[in-house]
Amino acid sequence: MSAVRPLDREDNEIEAIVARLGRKARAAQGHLALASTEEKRAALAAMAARVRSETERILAANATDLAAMTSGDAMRDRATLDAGRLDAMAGAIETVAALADPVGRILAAWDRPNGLFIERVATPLGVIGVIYESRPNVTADASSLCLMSGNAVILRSGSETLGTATAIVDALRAGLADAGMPQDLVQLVPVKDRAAVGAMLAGADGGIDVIVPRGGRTLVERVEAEAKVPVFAHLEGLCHVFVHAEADRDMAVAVTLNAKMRRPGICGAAETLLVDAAVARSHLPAIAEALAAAGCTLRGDARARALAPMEEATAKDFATEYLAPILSVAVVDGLDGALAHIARYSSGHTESIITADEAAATRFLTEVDSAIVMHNASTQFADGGEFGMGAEIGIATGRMHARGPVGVEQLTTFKYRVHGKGQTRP
Ligand SMILES: NC(=O)C1=CN([C@@H]2O[C@H](COP(=O)(O)OP(=O)(O)OC[C@H]3O[C@@H](n4cnc5c(N)ncnc54)[C@H](OP(=O)(O)O)[C@@H]3O)[C@@H](O)[C@H]2O)C=CC1
Ligand SMILES: N[C@@H](CCC(=O)OP(=O)(O)O)C(=O)O
Repeated sequence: MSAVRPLDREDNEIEAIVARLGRKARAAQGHLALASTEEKRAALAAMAARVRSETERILAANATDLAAMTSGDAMRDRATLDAGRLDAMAGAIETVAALADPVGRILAAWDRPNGLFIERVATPLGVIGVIYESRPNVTADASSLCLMSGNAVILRSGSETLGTATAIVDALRAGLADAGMPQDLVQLVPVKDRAAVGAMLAGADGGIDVIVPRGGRTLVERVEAEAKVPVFAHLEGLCHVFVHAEADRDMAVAVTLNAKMRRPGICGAAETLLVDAAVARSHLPAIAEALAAAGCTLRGDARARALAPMEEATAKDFATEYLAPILSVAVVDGLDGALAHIARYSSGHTESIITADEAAATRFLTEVDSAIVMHNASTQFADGGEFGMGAEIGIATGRMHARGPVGVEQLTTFKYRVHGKGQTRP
């Protein structure tokens, strides 16, 4: 039996809505592909200005969304806007405007013996569909990154903040109009029905070139079953911190605390702590105490529970992305034990080793097959802004085309320009 339910009349209406967005995006993107860097920067400046001037309206829409929201604290926090967060959102658009234009970069160039000159040149991807969680800043971040990289965007916001996303998109489109750019470079799916996600995954009747899904398990399953266009998967972050036998104890405490508790609800938050049996007795009690004092619930295996107070962890815990102040803890036998645990449970997002042993770090960085591998650093650095990339659409957890933080460069593809003087092939 198919996991995909058959289309009914309403689905067909939603498919038609999404197809219409695709057609309008395609037309607008043709215009943007020819725009100069200065025109794109002017458009982004106007979009940021409109976000600032529409603060009251956007915050009112956000208050309405929040009043109707039933989710827990972490989800509420990331859905919440205030004047400071909105100003930061506008600032992020300005940061993107100041980035080097990724379109037209010469990625490689060479001469052939027959006199042909060949260049590989960065070009936009086209129309990008972004399906994302109820996190309002993604609306502006994705729009500005897509614009700077010459792409049109179709946004499908998390349903709990559709009102906020609508107000932000209205401001962004007003900014585009102020700058004389087509408003349809930024469009929002106007309905909450998840049938729209299905229509986007199917390519919006040829109107979408690439899909960026940001989300967790249920979205993953749907993407895997239904995507018909290329996908830059930005999926769950089941991130690990491994405290190796040569880890400095204070560093292990500070990094683990930050990796879990700085913002427990983001995809780069650590969900599992692995402690080498060689230092578990000396390091784990201190780490556990610091986490507990910060309000974190620990769930450990038998060896961890023998060393510090914590609840019992089941196998399910080690496969769970809590997105909350809860951390799974296991004591493992050396680097090999950590590598085996990570290979089994990781979602391929971000993992970190704490150690003073360079050889162990090198092995970890080489053998862990995740988008981001770290040495002596908090997993919460998994972020395009923190990487110096200006902003990010998110952290790509798949392997194709883009991996890790996705910024303007990752939102381009390339073509070859071949310059001849009348050569013919023998
Ligand atoms: N790698 C990365 O960069 C990022 C990853 N994430 C991950 O996102 C997750 C947390 O966000 P959360 O809000 O729970 O994510 P969800 O997966 O629940 O929601 C994300 C988006 O997907 C939609 N969606 C979810 N399931 C389906 C489905 N079956 N069919 C159609 N649409 C669907 C949601 O719509 P609706 O509103 O209707 O539920 C929403 O728009 C975590 O796993 C986190 O790690 C988050 C941000 C960045
Ligand atoms: N990379 C971003 C977080 C992205 C993310 O996880 O978003 P979300 O899961 O919606 O809170 C950051 O570090 O702020």
